[in-house]
Amino acid sequence: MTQRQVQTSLCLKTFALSVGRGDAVLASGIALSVAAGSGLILRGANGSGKSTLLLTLAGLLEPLAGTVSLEGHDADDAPAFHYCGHRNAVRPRLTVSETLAFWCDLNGSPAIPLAEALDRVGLSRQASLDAAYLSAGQQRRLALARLLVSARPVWLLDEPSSALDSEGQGLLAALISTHLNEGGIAVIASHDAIAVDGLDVLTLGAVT
Ligand SMILES: Nc1ncnc2c1ncn2[C@@H]1O[C@H](COP(=O)(O)OP(=O)(O)OP(=O)(O)O)[C@@H](O)[C@H]1O
Repeated sequence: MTQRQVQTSLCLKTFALSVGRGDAVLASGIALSVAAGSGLILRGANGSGKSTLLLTLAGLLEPLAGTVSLEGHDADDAPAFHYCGHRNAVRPRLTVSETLAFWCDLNGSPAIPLAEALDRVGLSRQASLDAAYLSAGQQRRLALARLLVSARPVWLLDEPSSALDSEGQGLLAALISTHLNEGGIAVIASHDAIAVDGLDVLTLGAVT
């Protein structure tokens, strides 16, 4: 799938999902249905389980109960999920371009040229700079560029606006809007406002 091909049958669903760490349940009875072209924002206090839910949706943590499925996607097809965590996964000794090339090689499904991805996140001028010298917000932009160079329909984003300035937050909103308009799905954990129309909201309860 390229980013410009819409898979209208795609739907991320959970059934009676419980998530947690070890035996500790953080959220239970989660019934999600996020269709192609739709986004969901996860809200909740620190420690309420937003990251844990994202990791479970990504298949990186096992559900404590219930199921996660991506209807309309054949498991034999290319991977469907992009997980973008708290950390930027930036190697200091690689240049910005080399970093993106690495992720493109690893994740496959080239979508747009590296230079175009850097342009879209406002890092064209830093292409040859070692990633170590990027500011915190620039490192976040580089992490977001990974979403663009390899096309995957489901974006799972953990605090994607962290360290972004107001222009960067607008740019992030534009990236998400474009992804949804092209038939993608996004689930976003954030304490910030994400200026994308029509996002559903799921608020997780605080741990007591
Ligand atoms: N590896 C782990 N082992 C045990 N407990 C963990 C582990 N990782 C996280 N937790 C705990 O799980 C709970 C939920 O953490 P999680 O990161 O999902 O919350 P969050 O809602 O994303 O929080 P924040 O808003 O601070 O990012 C926290 O109490 C945390 O301490």
